[in-house]
Amino acid sequence: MAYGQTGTGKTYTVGKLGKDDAAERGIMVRALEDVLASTMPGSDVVEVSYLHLYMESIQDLLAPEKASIPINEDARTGEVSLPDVSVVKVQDLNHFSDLLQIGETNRHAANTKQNTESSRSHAILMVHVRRSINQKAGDETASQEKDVKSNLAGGNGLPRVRKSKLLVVDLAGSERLDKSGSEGHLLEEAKFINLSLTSLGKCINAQAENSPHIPTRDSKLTRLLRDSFGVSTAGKYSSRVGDARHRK
Ligand SMILES: Nc1ncnc2c1ncn2[C@@H]1O[C@H](COP(=O)(O)OP(=O)(O)OP(=O)(O)O)[C@@H](O)[C@H]1O
Repeated sequence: MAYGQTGTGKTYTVGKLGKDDAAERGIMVRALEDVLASTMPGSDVVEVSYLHLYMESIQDLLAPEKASIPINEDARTGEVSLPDVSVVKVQDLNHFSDLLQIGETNRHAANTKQNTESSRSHAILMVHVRRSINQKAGDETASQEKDVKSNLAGGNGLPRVRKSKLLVVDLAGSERLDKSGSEGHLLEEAKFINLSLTSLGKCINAQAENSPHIPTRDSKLTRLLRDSFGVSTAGKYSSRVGDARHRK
């Protein structure tokens, strides 16, 4: 997550394409470069969604006609999903750069419509990686990860798939309302941004203190990041991001 005051270089650091010079690439492109380098075309699928959250409303940056998108939470697993958001299978890094460019253009257009050059929305890139595990690889994995062994498919012939999710978030700029002198619509925008940043701060603090309750329900931003905080349906920790998860 890139967090900081307006104009401090968050979007530059996270979203720069660096098409002509690899040294200029931002974190999103570099992350995808790493993901693609460690995936295998036959057994792995890499998909991305790119959206932004403006005044507690989610809009698809790859299909901007899709707005006010609802968030779904799986009652059993607590997994967060956005069924209405476009999910695009990434072919290679150039394809991803093109998608990112489309998203940035749409985000910029939305900002311009709001009469501002600065990002008043939180942009969220979701990267989903699915890997089919053959029996042999599965056996090796199972012996390495005994704690999740009971979750593995057992001899029913169904393919096993390991799913991973990476979120890269370019947060809207934080600002001191008393110092910025915002009024009217700009003030309303700033209040929504500060509300979501405050609730994000509360979740991070709760996690840092190993609190049994992470208050992810206070804003859409934290609801979207709910499974990244390792919160299960009971509101308590389950597997953290980065843990291997196995599904039938
Ligand atoms: N490392 C850098 N080198 C050169 N220019 C930079 C660098 N970081 C930021 N800039 C420039 O500074 C300006 C502000 O950067 P950017 O839009 O990334 O800030 P931001 O923190 O995302 O702002 P906001 O929260 O208002 O969206 C842009 O014109 C950007 O090109």
